[in-house]
Amino acid sequence: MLIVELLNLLSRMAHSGVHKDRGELRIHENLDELGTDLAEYIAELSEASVKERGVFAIAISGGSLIGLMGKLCEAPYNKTVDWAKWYIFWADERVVAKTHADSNYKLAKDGLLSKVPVVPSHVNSINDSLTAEEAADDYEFHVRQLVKTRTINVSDISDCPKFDLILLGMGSDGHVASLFPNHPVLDEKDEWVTFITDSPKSPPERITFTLPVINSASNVVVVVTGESKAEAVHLAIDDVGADCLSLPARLVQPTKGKLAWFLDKLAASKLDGSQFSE
Ligand SMILES: O=C(O)[C@H](O)[C@@H](O)[C@H](O)[C@H](O)COP(=O)(O)O
Repeated sequence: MLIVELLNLLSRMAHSGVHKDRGELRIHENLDELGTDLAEYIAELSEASVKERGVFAIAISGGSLIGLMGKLCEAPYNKTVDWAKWYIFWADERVVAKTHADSNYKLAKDGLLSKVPVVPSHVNSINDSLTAEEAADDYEFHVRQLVKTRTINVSDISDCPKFDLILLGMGSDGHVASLFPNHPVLDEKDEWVTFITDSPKSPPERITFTLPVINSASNVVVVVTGESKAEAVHLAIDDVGADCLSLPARLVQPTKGKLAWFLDKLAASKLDGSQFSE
């Protein structure tokens, strides 16, 4: 690595550290730097997974996350990532047609997947001709088939899928995927994929990975930007007492895998810095 690149990297990472029990914090000056670091992080996980398992099983969400992954479509990653080995899944999806502006599949396809040489048959989107309940069952069945063949790895301690990477955004209410605060699906222990019809964020019908699946992943990355989410970031990461223990983002706690938070400095502005070390 050139000295200049190394210095740039060090200055970008200057505010990062490891929280005593909430994973790695990577705090960035601005969205451009966050995007650069995120692309590099994903590319490295992809390379390690392809080397170890021959494939990279990645689940993504919707929202601003997809735009922040944009640098993966640019040099060097568009040419260096082994796109043919990627198997893409959705941690959550809105129950709308794939052509609808609200579709997480459409968002990812337009913003990312159509710009890199992924294999169309490796793009595991949700069946948009079914009801929410049917779509959740259908997606879980599909994931089960791919766990059987180990395209998706399996947890060492349960029968849960062990995705190589699950990428999540977070709402200002602390929701992740389509797991919203105080919703009964937060208690789901058996299903891998479930559905809701009362999402507080539009559209109301969604399907989502459950917490056992998210927490069985090898790597979980939560990407959060903007001042409006600073309070939720504080509640999700800092030691704030029992009240916040049920905040969905706080319930993201991989059992054996690695958790990393990619934040911009606005989202990180209410964090209690004393709880992590550089
Ligand atoms: O389908 C969805 O709505 C998402 O998967 C959802 O979990 C999203 O990631 C967060 O709401 C953050 O979205 P923003 O980054 O756009 O705020």
